Amino acid sequence: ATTVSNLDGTTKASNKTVWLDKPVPPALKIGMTKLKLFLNDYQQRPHLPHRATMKIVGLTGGIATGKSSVSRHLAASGVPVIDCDQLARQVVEPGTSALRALVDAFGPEILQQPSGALDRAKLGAIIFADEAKRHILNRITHPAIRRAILAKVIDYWLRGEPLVVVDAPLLIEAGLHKLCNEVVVVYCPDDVQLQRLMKRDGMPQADAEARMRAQKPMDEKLRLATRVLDNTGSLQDLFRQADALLIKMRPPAWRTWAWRIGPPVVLLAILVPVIYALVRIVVAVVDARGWI
Ligand SMILES: CC(C)(COP(=O)(O)OP(=O)(O)OC[C@H]1O[C@@H](n2cnc3c(N)ncnc32)[C@H](O)[C@@H]1O)[C@@H](O)C(=O)NCCC(=O)NCCS
Ligand SMILES: Nc1ncnc2c1ncn2[C@@H]1O[C@H](COP(=O)(O)OP(=O)(O)OP(=O)(O)O)[C@@H](O)[C@H]1O
Repeated sequence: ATTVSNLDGTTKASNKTVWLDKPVPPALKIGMTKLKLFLNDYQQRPHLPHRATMKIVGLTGGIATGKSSVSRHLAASGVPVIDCDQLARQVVEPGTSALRALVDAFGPEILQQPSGALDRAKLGAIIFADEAKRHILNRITHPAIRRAILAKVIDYWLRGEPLVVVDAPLLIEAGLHKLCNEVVVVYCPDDVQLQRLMKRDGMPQADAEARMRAQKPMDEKLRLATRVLDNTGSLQDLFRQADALLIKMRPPAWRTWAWRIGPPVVLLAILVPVIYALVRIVVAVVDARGWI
């Protein structure tokens, strides 16, 4: 059982871990699942926007500005989250073509022995110290990560999710922001970011600064943001902003009802005249032939 935090601050136990890494349902069940979610979800998760099309929300920021803290909080509120750092790990697991390409580019010394798994610390030390090598790494891994993100987005869309959050540190650097309906940037000042990064990863200042320099400056990300979460203060303050944002992203009630009532009304508006015309034709034929 998991604990689900509601937006009003209460929590409730739930037996369903429904959002992350749920196995894909068989094709025949997909339609029924979509219909059920469409009819029931509004009552169960009123904080989520309801749309016939799914809203894609990109969540980004600088390294250690607080993206994962936000996405963990949103996931606990029932929001589906795609964690790109996790996908980035999956695409270079032993046996993948991306890992083979990395070994070709950087040599077998980036592998741990005897497991053959990627030595992340070793590769990190190489690519955060050298921009050209970082570009090589990005060229190898980013297409695979993009494909994995797309597969997840389609999966959530098939399940009838109204919204999905793509937590991606390099959302803007990789051009993924263009696919998003909203770009949410988690911001904090550079000095706060540096302190949090050094503390979290137990990293010397020079290494932490190199990692920060490896990403686009915060100013540039803020310019492309459609929403900003200011994480200068406490985590509680950050979570309050995230909750408020979720409510803001919910479309007005009239749109929800328009999507519910609209399709049956349109269907009826098409079917009634068609059935009426068919009946008139049948009656005319019966009359003409003198069958009755
Ligand atoms: C270089 C690697 C092996 C270092 O692994 P490590 O476990 O030390 O770090 P981790 O993957 O947890 O990343 C931590 C943070 O570093 C930053 N970061 C990671 N890769 C990059 C990169 N290529 N350029 C700039 N910043 C990066 C991100 O902010 C990320 O959240 C790893 O980060 C990697 O494979 N990066 C390439 C894939 C990628 O671009 N990932 C970002 C997700 S889209
Ligand atoms: N408001 C805050 N107050 C204190 N510590 C915080 C706050 N926000 C985040 N942190 C801490 O800062 C560190 C970085 O936060 P987090 O891991 O959420 O960042 P991130 O943006 O996901 O990082 P990355 O880019 O490496 O994935 C963590 O140790 C987290 O607990």
